[in-house]
Amino acid sequence: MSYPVTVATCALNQWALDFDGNYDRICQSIIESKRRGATLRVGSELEIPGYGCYDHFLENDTALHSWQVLVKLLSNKDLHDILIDTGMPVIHKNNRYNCRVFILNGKVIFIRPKLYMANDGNYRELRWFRPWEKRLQVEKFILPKIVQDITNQTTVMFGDALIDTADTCIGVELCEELFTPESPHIAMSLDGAEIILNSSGSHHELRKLSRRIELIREATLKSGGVYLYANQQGCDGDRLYYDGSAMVLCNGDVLAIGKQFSVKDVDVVVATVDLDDVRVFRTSKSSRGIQASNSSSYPRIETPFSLGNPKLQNSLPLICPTPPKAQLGLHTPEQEINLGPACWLWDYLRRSGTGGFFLPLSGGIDSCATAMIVYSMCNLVVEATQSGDEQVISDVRRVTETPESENYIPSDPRELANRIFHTCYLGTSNSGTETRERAKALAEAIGSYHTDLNMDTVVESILSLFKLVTGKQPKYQVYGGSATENLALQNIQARLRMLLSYLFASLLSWVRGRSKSLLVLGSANVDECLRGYLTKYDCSSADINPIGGISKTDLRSYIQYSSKHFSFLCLEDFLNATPTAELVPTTEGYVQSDEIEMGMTYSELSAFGRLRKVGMCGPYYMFRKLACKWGGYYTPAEIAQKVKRFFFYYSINRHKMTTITPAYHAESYSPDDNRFDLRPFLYNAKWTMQFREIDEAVKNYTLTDQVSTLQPAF
Ligand SMILES: Nc1ncnc2c1ncn2[C@@H]1O[C@H](COP(=O)(O)OP(=O)(O)OC[C@H]2O[C@@H]([n+]3cccc(C(=O)O)c3)[C@H](O)[C@@H]2O)[C@@H](O)[C@H]1O
Ligand SMILES: Nc1ncnc2c1ncn2[C@@H]1O[C@H](COP(=O)(O)OP(=O)(O)OP(=O)(O)O)[C@@H](O)[C@H]1O
Ligand SMILES: NC(=O)CC[C@H](N)C(=O)O
Repeated sequence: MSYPVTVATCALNQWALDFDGNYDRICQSIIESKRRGATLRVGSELEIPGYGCYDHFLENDTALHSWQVLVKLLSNKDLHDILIDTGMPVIHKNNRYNCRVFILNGKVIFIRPKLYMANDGNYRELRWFRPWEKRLQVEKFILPKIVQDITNQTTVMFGDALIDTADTCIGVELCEELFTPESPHIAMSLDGAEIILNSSGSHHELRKLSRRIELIREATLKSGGVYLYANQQGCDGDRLYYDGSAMVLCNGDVLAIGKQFSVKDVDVVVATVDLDDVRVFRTSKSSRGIQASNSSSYPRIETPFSLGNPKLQNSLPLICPTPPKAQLGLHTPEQEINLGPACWLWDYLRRSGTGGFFLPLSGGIDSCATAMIVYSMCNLVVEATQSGDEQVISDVRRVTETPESENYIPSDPRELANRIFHTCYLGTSNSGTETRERAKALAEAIGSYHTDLNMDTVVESILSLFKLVTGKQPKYQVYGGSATENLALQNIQARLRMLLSYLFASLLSWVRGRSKSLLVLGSANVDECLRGYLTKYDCSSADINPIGGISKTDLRSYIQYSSKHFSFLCLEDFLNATPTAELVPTTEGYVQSDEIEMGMTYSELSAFGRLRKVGMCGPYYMFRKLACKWGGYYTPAEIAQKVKRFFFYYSINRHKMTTITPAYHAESYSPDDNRFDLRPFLYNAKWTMQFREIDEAVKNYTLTDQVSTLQPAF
């Protein structure tokens, strides 16, 4: 029989290398945990320096400053009487490890290095850390002098062990370790660990949270036990958004879960658990018992501290009869698009020291989605200021350059948008009135500071200069010009938009009597980047892009969702319009259209994108997969042609990904060349051997060369 235990886990908005800010947020979370009765508090992975320090982990400075922060945590008496699990890099025997450091009442009690590193996609932990390979072994670690001086300890145990308190047993499973086939929670649970702590640095991807929950549910359904999941939250200086969702589970049930998206800096999730539930769950399973009696024994770190609270013994039924199952509140992908990039933008804005955003607003879906995300950000910020969040209030005043003395607290998202969000329609003679009107209507709906201009004179003066120097005048194709002339004429307009955007972004605040410049927002989506259907260094070259990791299909669904969610009727017009660049004159016989020009639909592009990156397919395997998937609709020869066309355009345009604007990472098939999808950018676009193999394969498909009218599955 044990006393009820109140545990706390948290999501902290850490910022890489912001040691002072990170310390403050850690302290706040511990004090909040104590206030709510917790005796155990777990924080996110590498929370002291911040998860996203990347190559700064190679600097000794990062380890040194982490120890200095730990010394401050150890010396702070307000943080006593609670077992604290915090995270930092630790160098042991000249190897750097990604560690959990346990502290209690001013002493270090144990250091647990990570066993299995995250090293795929955005993760490169093996570049900075070594995995601890000595399973179920510990060694003595000599504490740095600054720690020895305040704790009067010389050494502490370091390695793969469990912590025995006076009333229970605790084990650590560090982020990626949960995702491995041989997750440590299995051996630890069999050896009696009743509470498993998982500290994560896990970023958002559309549709990903449910995977985490499923894994933890399954872990605790099979092994029983209490599972505390902590995660970082927010943008810590990169394209990633860490999506919080700290949670507590017991025997397969979610007892409590924090917000996935929030502009709050510190989110503490607390639950009171009955360890007897774990004991009953485990002892009632005979097969588990047989495995447990044969399991290997972990070294134990002993502490006389008790987690249980005798005062709760009699009130437990009142506190958690069986603890109430939290509403999971899982978001749809459309809600994730609405909230994730919005929180990321807010962190980026307040941390960059700039005064707002500038967006070239075309009247098309993509820049409309970017605008709606900024509007969603304004809604989140207003919600937080109205609930009295001091941090958000002070950030808003700084960003808007409003003196403290004015006591500005935004109460209307449109009013806030008008202060910080600037949209601009940059028209030419090729622009249609519909796009111009749509841009204006949207700006009105969201309250942005909107400018509408015509830049024909600038385009013409550039062309006059060209004519003066070369004596030649390029013509559009519809007027008899060549494809080369046609492209050059389009690209002048596209690039001038970028130039004007940066000019307005640096001076619009000044025009309005303020001084800070604005961040230029981009709106190139993941599919057009993949196909290279954009002009290098045009408006795709912005400072940051909230939708660069999102597919056109998801963006359309997002606009559909927003039109209902925000009750903006004007968004319907965006959905009904044909996507067009409006870079060439419209004539009776010709209207520029994205999908026709690209030679493929946006849905096809998403399918190619997923198979290329997630399915790890080169041209030949992509053809084979699609021949199965689309076989009933297209002939093998048509599929072959589509695959070859995709790879041709992908490879001739790959160079554009080397300079693409940093975008919010949202999609597992992102082609971002800078961090996520490392590839050559000078290809032989003929793919001779690969395409030959596809052609050979097409011949073998002749017997099944039947098509139906079924829609292909994307
Ligand atoms: N392998 C390589 N490595 C490095 N650079 C390479 C390169 N191959 C070409 N280049 C260079 O890349 C440049 C050509 O690329 P770029 O200037 O982008 O021009 P480009 O890709 O030729 O044309 C832009 C395309 O985007 C389309 N588009 C559609 C809708 C909207 C917009 C818009 O902007 O609003 C644009 C437009 O219709 C056209 O098909 C040249 O300077 C060329 O020298
Ligand atoms: N007339 C315009 N006024 C302002 N910005 C424009 C205009 N045309 C294009 N842009 C900017 O250039 C970007 C790329 O233009 P493009 O025509 O390729 O649009 P897109 O990527 O399909 O996006 P959208 O759906 O917003 O038109 C747009 O997202 C927008 O930011
Ligand atoms: N930091 C980590 O270990 C994270 C890896 C893990 N696969 C995740 O995305 O959550």
